[in-house]
Amino acid sequence: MASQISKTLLKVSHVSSTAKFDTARRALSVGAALHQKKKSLPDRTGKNVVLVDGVRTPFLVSFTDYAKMMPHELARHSLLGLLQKTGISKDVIDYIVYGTVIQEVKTSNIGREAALAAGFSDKTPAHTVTMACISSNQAITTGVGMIAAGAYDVIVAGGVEFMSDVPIRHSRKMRSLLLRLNRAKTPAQRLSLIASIRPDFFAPELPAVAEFSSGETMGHSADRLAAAFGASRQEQDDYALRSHKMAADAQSKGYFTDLIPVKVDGKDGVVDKDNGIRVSTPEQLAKLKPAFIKPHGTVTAANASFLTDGASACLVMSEAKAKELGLKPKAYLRDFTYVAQDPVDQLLLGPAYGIPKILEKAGLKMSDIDTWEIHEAFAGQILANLKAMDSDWFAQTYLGRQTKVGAPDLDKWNKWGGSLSIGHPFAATGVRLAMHTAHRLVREDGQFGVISACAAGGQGVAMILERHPDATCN
Ligand SMILES: CC(=O)SCCNC(=O)CCNC(=O)[C@H](O)C(C)(C)COP(=O)(O)OP(=O)(O)OC[C@H]1O[C@@H](n2cnc3c(N)ncnc32)[C@H](O)[C@@H]1OP(=O)(O)O
Repeated sequence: MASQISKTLLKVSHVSSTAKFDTARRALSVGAALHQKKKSLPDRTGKNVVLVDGVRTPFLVSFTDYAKMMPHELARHSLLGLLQKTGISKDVIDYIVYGTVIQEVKTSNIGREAALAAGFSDKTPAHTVTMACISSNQAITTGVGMIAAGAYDVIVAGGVEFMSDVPIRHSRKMRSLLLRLNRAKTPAQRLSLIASIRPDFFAPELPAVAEFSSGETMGHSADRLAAAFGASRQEQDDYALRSHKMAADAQSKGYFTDLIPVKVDGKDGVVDKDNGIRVSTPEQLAKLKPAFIKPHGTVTAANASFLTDGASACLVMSEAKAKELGLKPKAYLRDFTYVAQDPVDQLLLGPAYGIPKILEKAGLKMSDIDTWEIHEAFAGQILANLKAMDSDWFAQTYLGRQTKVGAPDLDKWNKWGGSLSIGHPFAATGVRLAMHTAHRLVREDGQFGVISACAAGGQGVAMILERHPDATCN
């Protein structure tokens, strides 16, 4: 299937010839076998920052088993799961950084609330970051920065998203009236305000998965992006099916060792599996109606990531500290970069900007990369990014490069599925990408892994992880 997809994508990405691709692929597999001979990347921080380990709750389709929880409870599970998996004491943790996108108003600093709920000392500081779908990447790199600055040694970075319950507000008119009512000094003033209420005051404001500056939903933007890069409906469906097949395969082989079981109050047993992985047929996929641009769009419920609940957490520290604590790290966090571009026409092109930039910064070639873990917001968005990376025109027009960086080898790309199939609890995805990278590097005997993701606001991240000599895939 992977090679079928490779061929499809080859066709759409205008790579000059299949023969050229096959040669490149042969060269890549030789490269992977020789990974230990590749030069290690230099440490940029003076601290050799390592990813010790990480966990995530199973990612569940929203409105399923987690529906009655609160987001900080899910985050609490990820913190407790991390402590249990690593055997580290709470007292050793200097600082907690957590990502979240759609905030529960009562727990806006969700990192702190989750830590208190998990029984951390009230002396352990915690803050919350938000950078849309790359919020837990931001949590990780914030931790790297704190360690590099010498401020702290041991950081927990994570993220949580809970789409089963999002803040729904009164209309602006109603909010204004309620606030003025609160300040009214006399019964007459109150009565006059109440008399001003009109039926339209009761229309609620629902949060949308949409871009504030353009008002466009992510799905609508993905549909336009797919059209702009000529990614057909069939290619998008093929890619989505690949994602589900790869995830189902990895799940059945027990590769998702970052999963921690969650006991949900009032339910028998524990939740221990992602529940959005669904291998269907091309015929079933072809029948689905467009979800955003109707009736001619190509993005459907099956080739889009679905609304998901989930949390993740990982342990980041200096290599020396890990050694002191007797821990066996999984990977070095070698390098990272953030990119930002036009949030209207290039909203979801983060990887096409981030990947060339991080490779150049690290002095690595596409062929040096053994695993790719790239966030799948939409199949059409992935196809557009692959095409952009394989286009001289895109490189010259937008990247200031003479030539394209080229398309990554799809045999090394999201081999355990991705956000389309595993799910995408926005702020929790970054840690999943990091742990899949670390574990795949061991299973696939690789050295370097690249993570990249797009995010609302037209931003993106790219990171390079290098397998640690002590790494295991458990
Ligand atoms: C940077 C970023 O990451 S941006 C990305 C941010 N994320 C988003 O924007 C989320 C995008 N996704 C969504 O908003 C929603 O998942 C939507 C709108 C696409 C779909 O929502 P819903 O319509 O509620 O999906 P639902 O699960 O009901 O599926 C619709 C239909 O497709 C079918 N379907 C969904 N997935 C599959 C699949 N893999 N195979 C076959 N059929 C499927 C369902 O069975 C259902 O069929 P039915 O109507 O006969 O029951």
